[in-house]
Amino acid sequence: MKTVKIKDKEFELFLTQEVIEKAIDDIAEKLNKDLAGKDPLFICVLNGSFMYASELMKRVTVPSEVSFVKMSSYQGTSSSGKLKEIYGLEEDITDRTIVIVEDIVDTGYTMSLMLEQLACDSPKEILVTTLLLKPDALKHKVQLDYVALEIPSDFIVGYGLDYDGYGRNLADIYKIKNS
Ligand SMILES: O=P(O)(O)OC[C@H]1O[C@H](OP(=O)(O)OP(=O)(O)O)[C@H](O)[C@@H]1O
Ligand code: HPA
Repeated sequence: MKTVKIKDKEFELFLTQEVIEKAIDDIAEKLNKDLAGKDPLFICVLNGSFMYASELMKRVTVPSEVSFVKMSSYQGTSSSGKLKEIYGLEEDITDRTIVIVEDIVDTGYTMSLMLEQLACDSPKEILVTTLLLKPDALKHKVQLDYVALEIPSDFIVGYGLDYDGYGRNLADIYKIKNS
């Protein structure tokens, strides 16, 4: 079994690039059908989504705009933990069809905040695509329209996802060993 070491942790091969990109083909096919004539704006969430966004957008054939945002933590007064806010959105999304592009929905916290914050700007509709979903880790109710792959709750790296900043450039996805 192919393994990689990143900092102090060992990871083993979990999803090959071939499997991932076959799943992306299927999502793109659905989006191309569903978004025809809708002039969508794709909003890709950095950093993790860069590889999924790139492969997905190469397959999207409907006329569309692509933009990138970051969900950055900020210091809040709430005791409920990290708060996150959208940074970098320059387009006016009023009355637009929006497609959020994420690499992973894990607890669902980031996506729930993103949906809540974008809804304040009165888009026509918001659709969500994520490359990966950990269904057993979900703690927040989120709307997910196009999920490429469902995976167990193990920590993973590669294809945009990092461990402590590293591993995003791996072309396959690896899961942590002995978890
Ligand atoms: O469902 P959740 O539990 O909220 O986890 C999912 C979020 O975690 C990762 O982002 P992260 O904040 O690590 O930033 P990154 O994209 O820069 O790696 C990932 O890209 C999602 O945005
Ligand atoms: N790996 C890397 N980043 C993540 C994960 C994961 O499993 N879940 C949420 N962000």
